[in-house]
Amino acid sequence: MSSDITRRRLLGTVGAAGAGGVVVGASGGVIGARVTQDDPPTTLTTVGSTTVPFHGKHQAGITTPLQARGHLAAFDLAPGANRKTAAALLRRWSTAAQKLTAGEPVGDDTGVALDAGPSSLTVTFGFGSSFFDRTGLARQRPEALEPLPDFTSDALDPKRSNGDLWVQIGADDALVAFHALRAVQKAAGDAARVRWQMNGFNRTPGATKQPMTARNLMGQMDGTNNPQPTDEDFDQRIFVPADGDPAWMAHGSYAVVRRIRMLLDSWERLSLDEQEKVIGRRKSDGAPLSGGTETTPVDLDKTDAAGNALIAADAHVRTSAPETNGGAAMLRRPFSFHDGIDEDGIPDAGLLFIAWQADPLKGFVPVQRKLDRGDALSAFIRHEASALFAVPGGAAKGEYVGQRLLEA
Ligand SMILES: C=CC1=C(C)c2cc3[nH]c(cc4nc(cc5[nH]c(cc1n2)c(C)c5CCC(=O)O)C(CCC(=O)O)=C4C)c(C)c3C=C
Ligand SMILES: [Fe+2]
Repeated sequence: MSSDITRRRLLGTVGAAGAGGVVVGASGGVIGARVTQDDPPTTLTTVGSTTVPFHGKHQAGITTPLQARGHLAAFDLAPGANRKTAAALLRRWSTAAQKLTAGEPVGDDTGVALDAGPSSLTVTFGFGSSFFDRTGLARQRPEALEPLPDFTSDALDPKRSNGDLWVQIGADDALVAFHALRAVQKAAGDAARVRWQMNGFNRTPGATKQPMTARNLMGQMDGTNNPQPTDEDFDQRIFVPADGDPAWMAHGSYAVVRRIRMLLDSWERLSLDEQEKVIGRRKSDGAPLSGGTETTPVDLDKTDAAGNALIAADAHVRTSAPETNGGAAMLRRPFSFHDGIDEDGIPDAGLLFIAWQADPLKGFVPVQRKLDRGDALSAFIRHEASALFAVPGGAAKGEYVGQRLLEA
């Protein structure tokens, strides 16, 4: 990534189409895939031509700026599949992902994205706990992949939870994202079947003149106080170290995925003051209720003249803050979802919450335990699905994702 990328654009924000240099090839040039040499070339904007490299130390889709569209898919290996079939599958998926993210067609291409360019496509792969038993690799299963504990507020649907394998797709063009999802599904062949699939979205890049923190479907700016890659301890918090255990997870990360339904009818009945008190930040600009602007550090000790805390005891930013959780931190990189409207007229909408960390027992788990014990936001959300995946480091050129596990 080039150095002119801003902190805000890097994480949790979607910026103007001209936020060039974010990723390789964002020159506005012609990188469109074409059916034949005779077809006229497609001229792409920066949004369409931007590529995020597939190869690298870490997989793409973790610190990549939020994309406008996202698809999450969990796969279960077919009965009888083994390590060899899994290795072949990851090789096929990596080959497809490398081509797609470069804006090239894959074999048996559906043509859906022919004139859209790569559009910052990322395809990220992870392994669920059950993968290791199915492939005879139980001894290689990371300790950090222990199933998440039960939380009292969980209302989880097992059919939409967990899975042997996970694929996260993000792109700034809906057709590009769908095209990649279909290509991944087709490349699975007989080796694996979709267990669950979820679709999400964020604001479209270029919709605002300046990069802004994305809003969620409750209307709040969400992502402000994320760890930043420029933080001294960012890598330590988010990525498994080079000499981490197990060795195949070097430079990898763990993704906690939760489908969190927002109870929008109840939420929207609150006054603006009440909504802001639940979070501890102003809705309009994300500024903490302790004062300042969006980027001013939250002052959890600040009181009004009567001695009342400006950030309530159960405000979400207090209960989730590293300071009140022994330093526990995670990188939140969500997509919003909307899956229609229920019979009672209430939208089935919320957050595909994705949290990245070097160790979920030091990131998500302690924070969610705390939220479970008394977070003001809990009355307005419901955790409906959950999964945890080990996401290995990025593949070097000529390598496929997970090769260090599957060919150890
Ligand atoms: C277990 C972790 C968390 C869950 C689950 C979670 C759900 C959730 N959060 C919001 C909205 C906001 N969250 C904000 C901050 C914030 N949230 C978490 C963790 C979880 N959130 C953390 C660690 C933080 C940062 C705390 C801090 O250090 O200040 C905010 C404020 C803006 C921001 O910093 O991003 C909002 C808004 C929703 C809607 C939601 C479930 C649907
Ligand atoms: Fe939160």
